[in-house]
Amino acid sequence: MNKKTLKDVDVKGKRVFCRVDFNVPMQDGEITDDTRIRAALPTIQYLIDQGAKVILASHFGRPKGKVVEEMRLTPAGVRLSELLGKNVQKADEAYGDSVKSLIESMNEGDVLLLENVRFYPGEEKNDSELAKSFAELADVYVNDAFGAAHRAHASTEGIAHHLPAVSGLLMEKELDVLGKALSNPERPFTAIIGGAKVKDKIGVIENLLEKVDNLIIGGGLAYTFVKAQGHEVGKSLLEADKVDLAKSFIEKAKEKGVNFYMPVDAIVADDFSAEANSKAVAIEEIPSDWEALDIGPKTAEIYRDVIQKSKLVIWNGPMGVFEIDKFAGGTKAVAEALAEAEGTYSVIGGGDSAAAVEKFNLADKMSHISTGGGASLEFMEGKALPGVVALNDK
Ligand SMILES: Nc1ncnc2c1ncn2[C@@H]1O[C@H](COP(=O)(O)OP(=O)(O)O)[C@@H](O)[C@H]1O
Ligand SMILES: O=C(OP(=O)(O)O)[C@H](O)COP(=O)(O)O
Repeated sequence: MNKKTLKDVDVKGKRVFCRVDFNVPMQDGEITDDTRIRAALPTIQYLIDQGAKVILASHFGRPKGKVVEEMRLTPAGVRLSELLGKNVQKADEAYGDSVKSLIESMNEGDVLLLENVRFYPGEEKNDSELAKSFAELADVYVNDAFGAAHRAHASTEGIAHHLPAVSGLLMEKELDVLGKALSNPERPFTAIIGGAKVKDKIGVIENLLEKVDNLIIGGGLAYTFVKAQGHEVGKSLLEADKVDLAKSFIEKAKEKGVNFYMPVDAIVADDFSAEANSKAVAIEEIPSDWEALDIGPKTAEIYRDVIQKSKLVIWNGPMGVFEIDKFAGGTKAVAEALAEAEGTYSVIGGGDSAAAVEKFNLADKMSHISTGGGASLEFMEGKALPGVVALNDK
């Protein structure tokens, strides 16, 4: 990597603003998967060992520039403290006088976690005043938030223009591993795209069609494509204004000779809940008042077969609502196929995909679990990540 890393700067006694991605899956105030927090530990521990004053910043969820009580970073701070085996102070704000006075009382090796940076409207707008306010808190900026590196926000991009700015150890590792896998991909090369962030991910597909041999679509994303094939999708997740785009991708795949796999059946439910009635139906037969919450068993078989014949697979986004057991079958089938595929290099990306693999106890069977979903996809598309571009060159 041609960017400076943590090892290129002296942080002893310095105030270090370290952007991490603690956007962890959470249910009823409980962290359900702490992969992203554990992934940040090497950088945090290194800073502690070097005698830095460690100021951690992260986003959590999408509070849209307002304080949302359930989106405070307090649970993440508690978990971090347990994992580090040391006290982590938690601020109620992310900049300003109250934060400055907390920092003034820090000793070398102390850790302070700032409040959710997305409580401020300037964060996602990459407001330069907010970036300066963050920068005022510190002497050095470290970006270890690979999962948010595709966002040009005040704490991921803006701040880097006001301080010496370097990558953290996780950021460095992610770029290294993903870069190596993609520089000369082994073939057949398969991408599996699912999840619920349809707007974010649909655009990625166009560029992936230039690179892969097989493209597999699942999760909430699939139903915009199902609709594009002329089928009704009932109450399933649908981005109506992306249907034409989806149609054009199906055409483009044909032109490029890319095998494009979409669900042939689905598990539909009469409610988005564990108590819902559910059944498997052919994809043309989704009832108008039901929603598809998982791929069906026939689809899972087809996907399993493609995976097992692939040499490189990147997987981003669950195949269904895996958090509820009766809609977890498709995601589990894909995870198992990857775990069983010998000689296949598997890269799992995204907070929820990583959580799914953990849930099925298959994490150690994957070649690389990336902490970034959207970020790893954009990187693989060949796009520059703003959070990386803004760092100082070597
Ligand atoms: N068919 C579906 N309908 C609604 N939500 C879905 C469906 N399939 C998957 N999901 C949801 O998608 C979420 C993960 O989406 P996303 O954030 O895009 O993935 P990742 O975090 O891995 O990048 C999960 O919480 C899952 O419940
Ligand atoms: O969870 C994240 O992305 P991911 O779901 O693509 O893995 C990152 O924390 C970025 O969050 P965002 O998509 O709200 O900017």
